[in-house]
Amino acid sequence: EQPSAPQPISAPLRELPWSKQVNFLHTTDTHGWHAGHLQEAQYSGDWGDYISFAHHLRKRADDEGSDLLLVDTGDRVEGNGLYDASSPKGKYTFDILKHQHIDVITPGNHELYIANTSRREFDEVVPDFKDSYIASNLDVYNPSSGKLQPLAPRYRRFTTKNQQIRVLAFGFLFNFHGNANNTVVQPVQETVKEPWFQDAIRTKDIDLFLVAGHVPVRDSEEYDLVYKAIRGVAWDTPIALFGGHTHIRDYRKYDKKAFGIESGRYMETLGFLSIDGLSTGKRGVGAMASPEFRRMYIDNNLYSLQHHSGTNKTTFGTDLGKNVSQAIRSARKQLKLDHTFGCAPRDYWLNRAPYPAEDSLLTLLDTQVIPDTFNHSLDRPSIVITNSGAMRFDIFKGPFTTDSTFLVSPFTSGFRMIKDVPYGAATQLLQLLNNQGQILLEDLAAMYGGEEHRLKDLLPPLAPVNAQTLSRNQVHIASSDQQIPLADKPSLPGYTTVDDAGSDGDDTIHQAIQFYDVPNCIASNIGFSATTVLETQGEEPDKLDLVYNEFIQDWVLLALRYLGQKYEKGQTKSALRGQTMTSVIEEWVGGHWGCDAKD
Ligand SMILES: O=c1ccn([C@@H]2O[C@H](COP(=O)(O)O)[C@@H](O)[C@H]2O)c(=O)[nH]1
Repeated sequence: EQPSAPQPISAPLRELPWSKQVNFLHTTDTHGWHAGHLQEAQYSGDWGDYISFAHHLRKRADDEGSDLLLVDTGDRVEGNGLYDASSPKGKYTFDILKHQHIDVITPGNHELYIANTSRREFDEVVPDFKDSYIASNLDVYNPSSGKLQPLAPRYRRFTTKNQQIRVLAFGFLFNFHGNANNTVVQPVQETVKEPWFQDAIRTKDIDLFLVAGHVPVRDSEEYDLVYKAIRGVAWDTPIALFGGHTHIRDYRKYDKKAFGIESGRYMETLGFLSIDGLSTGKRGVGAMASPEFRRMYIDNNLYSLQHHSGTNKTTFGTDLGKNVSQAIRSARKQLKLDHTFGCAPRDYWLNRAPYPAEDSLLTLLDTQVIPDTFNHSLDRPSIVITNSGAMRFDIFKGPFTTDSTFLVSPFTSGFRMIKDVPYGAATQLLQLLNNQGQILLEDLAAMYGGEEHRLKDLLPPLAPVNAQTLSRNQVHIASSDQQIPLADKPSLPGYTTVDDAGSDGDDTIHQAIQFYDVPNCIASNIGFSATTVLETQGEEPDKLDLVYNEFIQDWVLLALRYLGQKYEKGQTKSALRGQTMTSVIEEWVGGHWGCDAKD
């Protein structure tokens, strides 16, 4: 772990459901958090620790004659200073990542938003993982030839080292439409019809289909299609699915021989899946009628990692693991990620507080940060709208650093403005963007040119998807708590997941945290007060200027059109001198939050 990381607190742990046959470690949606969480002891393990942990489990597997495979399902970038603060972005991250031996690795949507990001994926990450990167439905324009080609092989067939399990692996991305124009995502419904896919699923002598992808394991049309396509020709072969994107811990039973795991976000969770009872390439080893699948969500901290690997403080860190932790430390130093802009007087939560509330990060934004920032730069009554999805993480009481600016909001898009929007339309816009009116955004998109697929990637599923699914788990948590004897009532707050296998998946027995839904968008009125206008019955400005985060421009233009105001992109202009949300927050903190000596 990093020297500044807090020491993990001991807590009651469940035992790892290790298999004598094949075991998996799964990471997803790490979003650059390879230094671990430096303000949360529970998730303070770094990528170097993960390397040491995998080493010990691999050794156990070798000693016992079982197997360990590692899977990563994308969104490794955007969301942490270690990735976002360097120029070019990822300058240190890729050299750190490559030291972990990963058996199956796939891209996520964040690898594709910006052309330079996917180009670096092609130039660096794919070669770094040349034996394990899979891109079943993603093509890239080769920067040298200009030709469209698969980002990586469409699938892989391999046999595990010790058990000789014959695996056929795929690597999918959900039907993402927000990618830059140097990549092409093929819709999964087309991919499953491709001759190469149809041939692959008919491969003889496969013991396990491994479907990895940046795709949620639940409520996902894409994984349902892949599952059905495989089951259509291999009715009995076990399938292990590894998913991501919704940032939750989840485990789904597709049928008695097909299970899918999703392993959270931000290096908080190391997902663990084990299978017993598969057929193998070894003579005479047939499949069990019902192979046994088991799962666990490991909290990424040294207390958990040492426990599950049967090591201790002295024996845990391997030379490679320690070197990688040191490389992370040195990269953070070079990037000056600990530079402090100010000190937060309290915690501000993105989803752990309701909105609006005193301790809500979104309330801080729409009542203080945005008004203070835009009051200086806008000289006429205006509404400033931003998507809550642009905010990625909480602010903790204490030093707010360069790193914090990227944890909270890493994106490079700026703000745009439309001048002189009629008051009525401008003031109804927020409601429409938050799906609170008589018509839903999706209906609007369908009405106006059927662009809903492309637009879907911009607004809902935004924060509400994560929040809803988190609170979906939360609802069940109460019942999981009831199963814990009163005397053992957990005191450490954290995830308390309920999934298709029950409520015993988290390795650490946590006290439940409450998560809340938040709106898609928030808004601040600048230079006028809607309440005063209402109360005085009149005196409303005829027109307002509308400022919004560029990322949601398509939605804003669409909603305005429904409200009777047709604007083209060419009629919008840059606002706030091209500043991003990252720099807005950084400046605001610098100007408003001092640090007492005691901080
Ligand atoms: O430039 C950007 C890129 C993304 N967003 C927000 O992020 C989500 C997607 O993030 P996931 O981790 O894949 O869920 C997207 O819907 C936007 O809300 C952004 O604001 N700006």
